[in-house]
Amino acid sequence: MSLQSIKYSRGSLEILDQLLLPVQSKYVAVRGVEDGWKVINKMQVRGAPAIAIVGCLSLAVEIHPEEFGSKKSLRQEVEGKLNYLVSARPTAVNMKIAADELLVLANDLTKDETIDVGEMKQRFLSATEAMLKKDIADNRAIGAHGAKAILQRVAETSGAPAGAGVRVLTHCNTGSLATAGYGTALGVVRQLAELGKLEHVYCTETRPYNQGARLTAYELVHEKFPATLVLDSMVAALLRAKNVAAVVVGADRVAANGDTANKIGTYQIAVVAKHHDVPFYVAAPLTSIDLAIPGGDHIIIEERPDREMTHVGEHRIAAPGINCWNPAFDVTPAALITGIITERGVFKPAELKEAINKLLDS
Ligand SMILES: CSC[C@@H](O)[C@@H](O)C(=O)COP(=O)(O)O
Repeated sequence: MSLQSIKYSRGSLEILDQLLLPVQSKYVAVRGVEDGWKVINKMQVRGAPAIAIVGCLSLAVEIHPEEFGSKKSLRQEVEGKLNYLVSARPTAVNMKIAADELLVLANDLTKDETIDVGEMKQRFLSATEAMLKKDIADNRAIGAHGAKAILQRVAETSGAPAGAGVRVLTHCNTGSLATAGYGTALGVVRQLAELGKLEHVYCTETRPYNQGARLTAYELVHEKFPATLVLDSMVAALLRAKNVAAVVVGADRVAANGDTANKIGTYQIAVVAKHHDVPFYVAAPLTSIDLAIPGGDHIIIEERPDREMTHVGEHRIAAPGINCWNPAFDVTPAALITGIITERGVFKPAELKEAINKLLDS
């Protein structure tokens, strides 16, 4: 069974505290929007899809016991609290897209004269809860599309015998812990394993917060996949030495031209992959794609506290007094990306905008 980062039943939400992993596996209760904002901001829960799901479910647990005098007051509360949740972390777009969709729903339900405030609340709760199932289904589809694309590319470009397994590299954590389950880039790895085609997966440590060493490694060991941890500074040497067939990473926000914000270090892996002619894939649900911005320059990059760089846990590793620059994400230019793997197929960055608009129209 894969790890469960989010436990929800109507009126109750718990998250696996990712600050304590892998040493301690402990769930913490999220009793409403204030708790939701805090666990996202402190990174007790992280990963773009999980941020959006926990944010929205924190609103669901908050409004569940409340009585609303009118549909208008429910709508007002929903709008204010969604805006607040969006402010918890700025780079991942999933929470903003979820908030916009829920607000459209709240507006439609307010106008619908056939339903009362009780029915409006029920429908709103159901829509929020549907995110959990949809995310897992989307991730499974991403896994299937991504594994197929990687295997096809290997068959076309290498002399490897048909049916041979592949070695892949991933960065940060994009697995069950970062989503409702299965994972995005790690879902592709999972699918390769399910097909019997995963020869080996390498995961980076992912400094400074160590999502790779703490969380991805934890998931890979849990799944008993053939896996090896490398430091971020080893990627060039790894690609030179270990016959890696593809890099697959997640995304926090993909701009309309395919430029992709993801965990700091992703950009330099893409540069190194280009140099070694290793295909570089971004795996992301449509809820991570922001067609409203033309390119990566428009993405706000979150800067995190110096302490994440200067300390490991309580232990200081950097010289006291040194200045730090700690951007949590970087933007990989579209030109370095071979394909963007979504639940609806794999797209070249240049095709992305048109393909998604077509999907949305149909
Ligand atoms: C499916 S998770 C995709 C991204 O959110 C992931 O690659 C990432 O960069 C996570 O950053 P984090 O700072 O841990 O939230």
